[in-house]
Order: sequence, then C-alpha cells, then structure tokens
Amino acid sequence: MNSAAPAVNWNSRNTSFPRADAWGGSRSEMGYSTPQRSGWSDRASSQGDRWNSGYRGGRYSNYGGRGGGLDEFSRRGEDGYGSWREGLHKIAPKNLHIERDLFGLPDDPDRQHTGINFEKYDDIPVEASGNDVPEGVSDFTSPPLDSHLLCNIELARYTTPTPVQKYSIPIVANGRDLMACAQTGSGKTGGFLFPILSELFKHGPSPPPPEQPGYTRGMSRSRKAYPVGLILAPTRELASQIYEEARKFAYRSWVRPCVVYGGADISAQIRQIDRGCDLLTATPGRLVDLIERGRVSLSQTRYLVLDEADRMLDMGFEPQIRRIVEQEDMPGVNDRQTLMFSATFPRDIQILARDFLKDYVFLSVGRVGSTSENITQKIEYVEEEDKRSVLLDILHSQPDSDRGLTLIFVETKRSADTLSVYLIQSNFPATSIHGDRSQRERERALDSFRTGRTPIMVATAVAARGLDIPNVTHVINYDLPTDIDDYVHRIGRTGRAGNIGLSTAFFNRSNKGVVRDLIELLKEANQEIPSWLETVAKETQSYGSRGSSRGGGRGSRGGNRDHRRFGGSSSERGGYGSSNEFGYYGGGYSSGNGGGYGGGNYGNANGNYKQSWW
Ligand SMILES: Nc1ncnc2c1ncn2[C@@H]1O[C@H](COP(=O)(O)OP(=O)(O)OP(=O)(O)O)[C@@H](O)[C@H]1O
Repeated sequence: MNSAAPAVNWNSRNTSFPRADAWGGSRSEMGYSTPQRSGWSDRASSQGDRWNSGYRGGRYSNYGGRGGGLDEFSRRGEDGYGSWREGLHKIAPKNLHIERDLFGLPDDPDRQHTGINFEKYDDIPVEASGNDVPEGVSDFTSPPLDSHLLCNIELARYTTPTPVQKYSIPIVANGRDLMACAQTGSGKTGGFLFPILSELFKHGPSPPPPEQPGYTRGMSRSRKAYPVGLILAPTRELASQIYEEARKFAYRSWVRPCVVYGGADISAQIRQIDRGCDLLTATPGRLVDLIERGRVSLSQTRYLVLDEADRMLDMGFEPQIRRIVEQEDMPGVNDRQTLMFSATFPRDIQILARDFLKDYVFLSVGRVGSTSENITQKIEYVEEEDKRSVLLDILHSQPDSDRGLTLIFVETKRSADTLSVYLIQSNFPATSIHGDRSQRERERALDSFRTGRTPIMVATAVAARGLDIPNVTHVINYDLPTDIDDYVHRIGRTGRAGNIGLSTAFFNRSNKGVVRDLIELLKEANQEIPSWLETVAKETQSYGSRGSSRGGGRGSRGGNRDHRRFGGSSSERGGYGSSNEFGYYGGGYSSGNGGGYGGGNYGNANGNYKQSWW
C-alpha cells in the first residue's frame, strides 16, 4: 500500500469552527412525490394538480418540515444529521422513522437486493495502471473506512465491497485521483461515495471561506453554499438517485447532501442548499445557473466526481463542465481530488481527464466497456415494419407470474410516445420517458414504472445511464443505438448487483454499423451469436472507412483503455503534452485471469452521432 500523504491539505483537522454552510433545518423541500394510485397509464390521470401543488412527502422527504427553531432542531439531530464540533464528529441519535425511509425493510420489493451472482464479481479481472497503485481491500473494515460509515453500510445491508469499491476506497484514502471503469450495476456509486464520505467523516468540514470573514451562522441574506464535495451527473434522474444514495450513507453524520438539476423549481433548490450543502450532486447547467446567482461557491471543494462523464460530453456539457472546473473558484487540480466513473471510457473523455486529473490511477474492472455476464443477450432479426408485432409477441409470451419490469429503448422521443400509446391501446400497461416530457412527467413516469403500476416503460437514451431500478428483468432494444457504448449502458439497466437479467435487441440491416462491435461484446460476455449476425458482419464491407464523429468503433476510437499506457496517434491524443508526460506509467497491477484489451481497427459505419434523439 502506498503510504504517500494525501495530496489534499486538510488544514481543518482538529479545529473547531462553524461550518461554512450549516444553517440547520429540515429537509422537506426537494420532495419526491408519492406515487399516485390511479390506473396504469401515468398519462391518463387527471390528478395533475396534485403534482403542481407543491405536494411533497412520501418516502423520500417527509421528515423535518418544521417552520421554526430549525437550528435547535438540527442541533438535536432530529433531522438525521449530526455536526462537527471542536474537532470532533458528533453523530446524531438514531431516528427510526428516517432510517426506515432511507434504508427500507429487508424484504422491500422496491429496493435492489443482491442477486445470486454477487460473489461472481470477484472473478472479474481487475487492472490498474498508474504510479504506486494502492492495493485493494477485501472487506468493509475500519480502517481504512470511518467507523460511522460502516454503520450506514450495514444498515444498507451491504456485506462485501464490489470490486470497484475494493480498489477505490484505498486509492481515494491515499489522496489519489482516479478514473474508474466498471461494468453496469457493479456499485460505482458506492465506489465514489464511500471513500469520500469516509474522509469527510474523519476530517470534518473545510474552514470558513476567506471571503466571508464576518460570517455569522444564521445570516439570512446572500447565503452561499460551499460544498466540500461536488458530483456532476448528466441527467436529472441520475443526479436524484446519487443524492438518495448520499443521504443513506451520510445518515447521522455532519455531511448534508444536496441535489440541484434543471427543469425543477430553482427556488426550492436554493432553499434546500441554504439549509446546508456539503456534498452537492448537480447537473452541469443548473449548477452554472446557481453559481451565476451567487448561491454556490466551489472554493472549498476538495472532491470532484464526474459520473458518466462520457455521457456529459455527448450531451454537449463540456463548456459548462470546463467552466465549473476551470473558470470558477474551484481549487486547482493539485488542491482537490478528482474522480471519474463510467462503464465506458471513449477517447474524448480521456482527453478531458488530462486536464482535470493529476497522476491518476486508471482502474478497470473487467474489460472496459464490456457487459455483465449476468445479462443474457438475445439478438433477433426484425425488419422495421415487423417490430411492433414481434414486440407484442414477446410481451404476450412473458408469463404473468413474471412480475419483472420491462424497459424498451427507442431512438427518438416521438417513437417513445407513439410506441407507448400503441402498447396502451394493445392493453399493456406502459408509460414513457424522454427529454421532451416535463420534469414532473418524467418523475411520474419513472415512479409509475419503479412501483410496477406501469411495468413497461418506453424510453429514449435519457434512461440509459446509471438508473438503478430494482426488478428490471428485461431490456428490449426496439431500436439499436448507433454507438455500442450506448448499448452497453442500456442493457445494464438489468442484471444489476449480481441479479440476472434478459436483453433482447431487434436488429436489421440498418444496424449493420454496430455489427462488429456487437459481436465482439457478445463474445466477451460468452453469449450466443446467431449465425446470421456473423453473415451480416462478413457482408458488411469497409469497416473503418466511415468512422463516426466520435472517432469510429471501439478500436479506432482509441478509448476504453488507459490512454497514457496505450498511447495513440498524435491526432488522437489531441495535443497531449510530451510523450514523457503520457508515457507508460509503471507500478500498475492486474489480478484475476487477465483479459487484455480487444478492439480492432474499424470504424462505425453508422456513426452519425447526434444529440437530438434523446
Ligand atoms: N457492496 C455492495 N453490496 C450489495 N449491493 C451493492 C453494493 N454496492 C452497490 N450495491 C447495489 O448495487 C446496485 C448497483 O449499484 P450502482 O447503481 O452504484 O451501479 P453502477 O456501477 O453505478 O451502475 P451503472 O453503470 O449502471 O451506473 C445498487 O442497487 C446498489 O445499491
């Protein structure tokens, strides 16, 4: 284990000072709505008012909510938050109501439970490159984790760390930056939350910001939040989900998680951050808005996480991300720790890493961009005009006893709407989610799907990343994406946390651009490859002759591997510094049965990568 001192200077240790942003108070604002008990079509309901009337509550947010004496309320820890006083972490008393709300009961169907293949994660080869890579841990223990975090991990009923968690915990504890790539559903969220929260629990908050020398707790005007940790995520739903996880693991601690995202009432979000904001999860656009309004400062940020960073670039967020990281008041790369997580790491994101990370460890659990063997992948040849009837056949053949949820991906918002209406007309309980629906409609659709009231959801790529919905047993790619990484994330909505899942993809000749990548993926995951698919692959000529705007297929995109180690053409490197800077870093390790990096030198013939579809 590397014993190097953390790069972050925790000059706040063992001191006593007021938190920069601890205003005390309840947490009832950023409410998530309680499910409606109407029919199965979330659209058909006439209860829209209820969703617009500030109705809050339900399992996510119904504690707190008191009008006065908030500080006192907070001090007593009744809101589930502790404090940091005189250099010591004061853990709040237990609150069974909050505990039930956060962690559920052992057999709650709406919670993700680990599946029969959870232990098999340990068989996945892990590879790490970089200087002096710390060794992984094998259990949740203190040290290296803070003992209070262990209590919360136990409440979440996690018994063993997943591979990405095993390695991220010591890497972050040693003050290192990290680019981590692990298969969908294998616990990346804990991979960044555990080590960050653990360090925050041990070391306490940052000192009050220098620009507020006369800072007084309880000031009512010009309140500004100074989060110590910032997590950027591409979509509102993913940001909310990360926030819910952060709330679990921060329970009873001094750390107050917050979430902000576009499409929702900004005043409610401002009220929420006014009450304390130590670990902020945000979508980039809304965060820029709050910075511009002077409500958030990043001057005290010690931890920066970019979750699904490649998706954020695809969505055109690079200018906002660069502004947040480079042009506002966030500490520079040497004065913070930066972590990037995804299941796929195409080349362009690794170029961004050059600017945002320092001497980082590149960690890959399994081959980067691979799919979990817990997902059985079927590829069906279906012509465009036959898709609807084949879909109905599949849905009819799913036994009633199968209480699982089915997620159907289509390429356009319009087809999400038309297909869901078609399914409803065909007597299937369906809803849809896509970028043209309002935030309220999106939340309602997701909730109706999650709770099983509409066990079928038609979605665009907006639902492809990160969403952790228990009991999704079948993912259908009604339309295949043009980028294989998107396929990886989409099917990853099933087969999570060691559970098994089924994926069906409709393939026809319009999808031949992904055929080689698809075959490669299927092979890696030990899946059956239909002979007709191999025939299409053989027929498809001139791979690589029409690369996508993102650089073509898996191989030629040059991503999905540690760029420093494998180099790439100078144009691929996009002006990287000297070869010394990005030469091979020694000291890496690999465990498990090896694997190596695949990927040929071919492009994606269908590679017109567009952002407007989702
Ligand atoms: N150590 C653990 N033990 C048991 N369950 C875990 C553990 N870590 C995470 N989980 C559960 O596994 C599920 C998947 O975790 P998570 O959402 O973090 O996956 P992910 O790797 O981020 O997936 P994706 O790539 O799709 O974003 C969650 O329901 C989470 O609660």
